[in-house]
Amino acid sequence: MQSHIRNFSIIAHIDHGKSTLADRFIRTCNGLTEREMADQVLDSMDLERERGITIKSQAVTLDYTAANGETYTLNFIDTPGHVDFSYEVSRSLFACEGALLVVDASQGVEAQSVANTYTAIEQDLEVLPVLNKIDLPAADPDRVAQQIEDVIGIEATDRLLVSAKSGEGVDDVLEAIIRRVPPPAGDPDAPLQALIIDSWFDNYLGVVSLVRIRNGRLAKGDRMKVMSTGRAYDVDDVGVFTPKKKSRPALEVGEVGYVVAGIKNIDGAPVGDTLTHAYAPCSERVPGFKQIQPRVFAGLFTVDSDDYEDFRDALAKLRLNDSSLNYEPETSAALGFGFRIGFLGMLHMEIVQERLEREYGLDLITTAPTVVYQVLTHAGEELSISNPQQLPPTGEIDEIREPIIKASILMPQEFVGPVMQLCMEKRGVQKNMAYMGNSVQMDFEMPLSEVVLDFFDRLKSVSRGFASFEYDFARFQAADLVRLDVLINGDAVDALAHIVHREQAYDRGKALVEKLKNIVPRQMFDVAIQATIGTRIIARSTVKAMRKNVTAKCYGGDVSRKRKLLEKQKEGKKRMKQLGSVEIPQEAFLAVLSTDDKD
Ligand SMILES: Nc1nc2c(ncn2[C@@H]2O[C@H](COP(=O)(O)OP(=O)(O)OP(=O)(O)O)[C@@H](O)[C@H]2O)c(=O)[nH]1
Repeated sequence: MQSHIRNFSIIAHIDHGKSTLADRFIRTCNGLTEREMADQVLDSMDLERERGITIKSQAVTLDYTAANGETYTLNFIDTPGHVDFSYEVSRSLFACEGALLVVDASQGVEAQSVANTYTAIEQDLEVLPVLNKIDLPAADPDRVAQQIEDVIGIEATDRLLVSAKSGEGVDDVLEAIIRRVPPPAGDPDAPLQALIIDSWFDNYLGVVSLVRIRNGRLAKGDRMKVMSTGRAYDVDDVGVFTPKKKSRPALEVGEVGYVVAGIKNIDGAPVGDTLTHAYAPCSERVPGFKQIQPRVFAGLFTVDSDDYEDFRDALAKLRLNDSSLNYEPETSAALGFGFRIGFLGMLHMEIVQERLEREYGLDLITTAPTVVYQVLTHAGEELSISNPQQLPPTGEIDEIREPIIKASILMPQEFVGPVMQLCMEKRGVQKNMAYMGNSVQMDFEMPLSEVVLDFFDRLKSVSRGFASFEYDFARFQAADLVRLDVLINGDAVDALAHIVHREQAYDRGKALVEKLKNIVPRQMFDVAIQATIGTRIIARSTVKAMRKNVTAKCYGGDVSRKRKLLEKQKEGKKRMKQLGSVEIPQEAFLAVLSTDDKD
């Protein structure tokens, strides 16, 4: 019954206890027996479990018998907390009427929660502040509630206090959801209008889509139509996750559940699209949420060129489950055949690389990530460059524009100085600063390329982990940018080229050459490493030739150490790439990332 449905999401910063609270809800509503309750059912992928982060949003449908004796259907949609995946948060919120803002009562509000709460408020959701981990001695719910009011600006007087770990206060949260989150609107008799919240590929079923029914109903056996493509499919199955998959005859208005319709390709059911009936369609799509653009690109190559075909197959399979993944073939003189892959951010890149290696057994070399540049040529052409190799000769370039982000950093007062200094160093322009209690929010505009470098790590280190960071793409803006090339024994290594600001080129070039000098192993001959801009050499250093048989001397008597060393070498070999006569380890290709590390 529509009046007894509550759709809600949980907004929380990483580690503030969202998954633990979700598990509690499932336990309380008896969605699963204790034994079936694997440690953390919601984080289903192995990789997620290991990293302790939630990558994909998932929905769970629970029956809850409230204190008033009536039974309600609770649909809650889990969301990831990391900035790379904030688009998944906004699309999860799209399907809800309410959101729990879960804040660790011993930590306080973080930038990501602020941003996501604003998204929820913009979408007219009822936001319920929940203070978690009240069992911890360091918990200070009053201070954190005050902070929620100061920093986010929402009323926190009727905050909920819980310990997801012990279960204390969890019932109160469920009751508050029933009382304060409105039931879904929508007309059960109108033509079907359903929003696709997520789609993924299942080896047996094909594409499975998670949908929210806005109007009408969707039943097994219906003929449905995907509105953007106009293609029609027979609905094989609909149902909900409890969190076990449970088939139902139909999904009714206001409900959230899955649809299987024999769609073989993930592009056949794009996230954000609208489903309707083929014979009695609705007139318009559910107004969509923002389409996401990959912002970070890197070249990935197999260590062994024989693995190229496997690599291509693996990427195709991975994309079935990750429609945000973009790739196209790339050829590098240094690394051979590979792919240029577009990612949502650095974390996304790491996860994709790790899945390719772990699930598909590939050995990969990744080049330093780069952002997309707009290049205006004298001929009046506007090019989109996601690979430094594609940059036209300097003489042809009128203007290079780089992506600028709006960044918002939240931190305790004492870190304002070092954080500001870091942002300046990263070519940031301060836009705003607001004091809220003991917290300070600073808004900066900054080139995305600087964030791609090592901004997260540096921010963490200068603020001892207390600063949190959130960003949004703002615009492209012209800047004085040049390509920095690296030559090894006179040969340009295309995979090491990158685009930098002219003012930083000299320092970066010098630091990079020094770093490479320590990474490139000694050979039987001198290896010259040079950094150049155009034809001008800006830095150089030399890896001296090896004297004969150094290892034999060092490890003469100790057999076990020698064996270890050999094993290590074998391990290292896997990640080496032969460049002309010089072997270069994987590390070298990422050296570009951290050349300005001064901490
Ligand atoms: N003491 C205490 N620890 C808690 C409580 N709730 C969660 N934790 C712990 O906090 C850590 C993070 O909890 P998760 O539920 O995984 O956090 P999350 O917000 O889901 O994290 P992501 O999935 O990465 O976004 C875990 O080690 C939990 O055991 C609580 O109420 N009290």
